[in-house]
Amino acid sequence: MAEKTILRALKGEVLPTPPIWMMRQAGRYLPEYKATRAQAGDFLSLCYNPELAAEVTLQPIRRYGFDAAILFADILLLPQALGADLWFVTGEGPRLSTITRQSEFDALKPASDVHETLSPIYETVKILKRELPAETTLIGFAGAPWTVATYMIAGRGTKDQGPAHALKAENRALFEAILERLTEGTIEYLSKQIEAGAEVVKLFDSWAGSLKGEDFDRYALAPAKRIITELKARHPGIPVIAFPREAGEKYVGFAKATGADCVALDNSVAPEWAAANVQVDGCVQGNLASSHMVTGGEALVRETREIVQAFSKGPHIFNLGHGITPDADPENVQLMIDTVRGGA
Ligand SMILES: Cc1c2[nH]c(c1CCC(=O)O)Cc1[nH]c(c(CCC(=O)O)c1C)Cc1[nH]c(c(CCC(=O)O)c1C)Cc1[nH]c(c(C)c1CCC(=O)O)C2
Repeated sequence: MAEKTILRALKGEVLPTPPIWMMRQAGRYLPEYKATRAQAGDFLSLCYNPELAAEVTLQPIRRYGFDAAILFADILLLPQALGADLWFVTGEGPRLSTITRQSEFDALKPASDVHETLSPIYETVKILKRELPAETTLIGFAGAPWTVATYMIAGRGTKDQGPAHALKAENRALFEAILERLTEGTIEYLSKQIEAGAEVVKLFDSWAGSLKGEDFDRYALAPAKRIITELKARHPGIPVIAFPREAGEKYVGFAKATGADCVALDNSVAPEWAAANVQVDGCVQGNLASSHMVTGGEALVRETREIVQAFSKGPHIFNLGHGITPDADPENVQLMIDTVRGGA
C-alpha cells in the first residue's frame, strides 16, 4: 500500500489535496460521543477504559474518514500519574491538587513511575493500531511541560496563567523543577505510546503564547527541543508535530530550533504570512477558526479555500486552529471536509 498521506506531508511532500483531521474530533459535538461517554460514566472513566476510549477515537473516522485519528485521552493524565489529584467539574473543567510548595513537589512520583497509571492509555493505542483503517494515521499526544504546569500550579484552568507566572517570579527553582519533572514524564509517556503503535506524536503547548521573549525560549522552546531530541534518539524517524499555540512571531524558526517535523498554527496568524515565514521550513498544520464549525455557510467555504490555497505550495495538513467546540454542527464538519477535498 502507498504510504499514508499524513506521513507523506510530514516528510515534506506537497500533496495535491492536503490530508485533514481535526483537534478534538472525538468530542461532545457528536451524539455518538455523548452516548459512549454516558456509558463510561464520566470523562476520566472514559479516558481509562481502553475499549471505550478506542471506540470514541474511531467514531469520527467512521463518520468522516479523516486521514488521522488522535488517541482519546487528556493532557492532564500525566500530572495524575505523577501523583496529583485530578477531577473534572461538569460545565467548568479540570481541577487538580495544587503544587506551589517544595513539600508538595517532593511528594510527586519520579517520571519512571508514570506507566502504572497510564498503562490503560497504551492499551487504547494497541486496540487502535489493530482496528484503524489501513490508510489512517494514528497520532499520540501529550501536553507540553509549560501548559501542563499551568494547570498543576493553579489547580485549574486560568485565563492568563497568573499563578504559574507568579511561581516563576517567586520561586524559580521550584518552577523549573516542576517543568523538569514534566519534561522527563512526557518523554516516558510519549515513548510508550510510540512503542504501543502511535505513528506520530503531537505536543500541545496551548498556553505557549503567554510566555514572552526569553521565557518563551526557556520554557516553551527548550523543553520541546529536549523532548523531541530524546524521542527521536529512542525512536529514529518518529515524526513530531509541535503546537506552541499563539506563539505569533515565535512560530518562525520553531521547527528548526526544536527538531519538530511540523508546526501546528492557531488561527491568529494569517495563512499567507505563515506560508512565507513558517512553511518555508517544512510542514505546517492548520488553521481554520473553529467558530466556523458553529456558523458554517459561505464564510466557512471561503476561508477553507483561502487556507488550502495559501499553503498549496508547501507541505500542509489541514486542521482547525484550536479544538472543535461542543456547540459545533456535525454538518459543518462535513462541509469543511468536502471543501478541502474538492467536493464542494
Ligand atoms: C488544555 C488541554 C486539556 N486537554 C487538552 C488540552 C490542550 C489542547 C487545547 O488547548 O484544547 C488536550 C486534549 N483533550 C482531549 C484530547 C483528545 C484528542 C482530541 O480529540 O483532540 C486532547 C488532545 C479530550 C478532551 N478533554 C476534555 C474533553 C471534554 C470532556 C467531556 O467529554 O466532558 C475532551 C473531549 C476535557 C478537558 N481537558 C482539558 C480541559 C481544559 C478540559 C475541559 C474543557 C471542557 O470541559 O470543555 C485540558
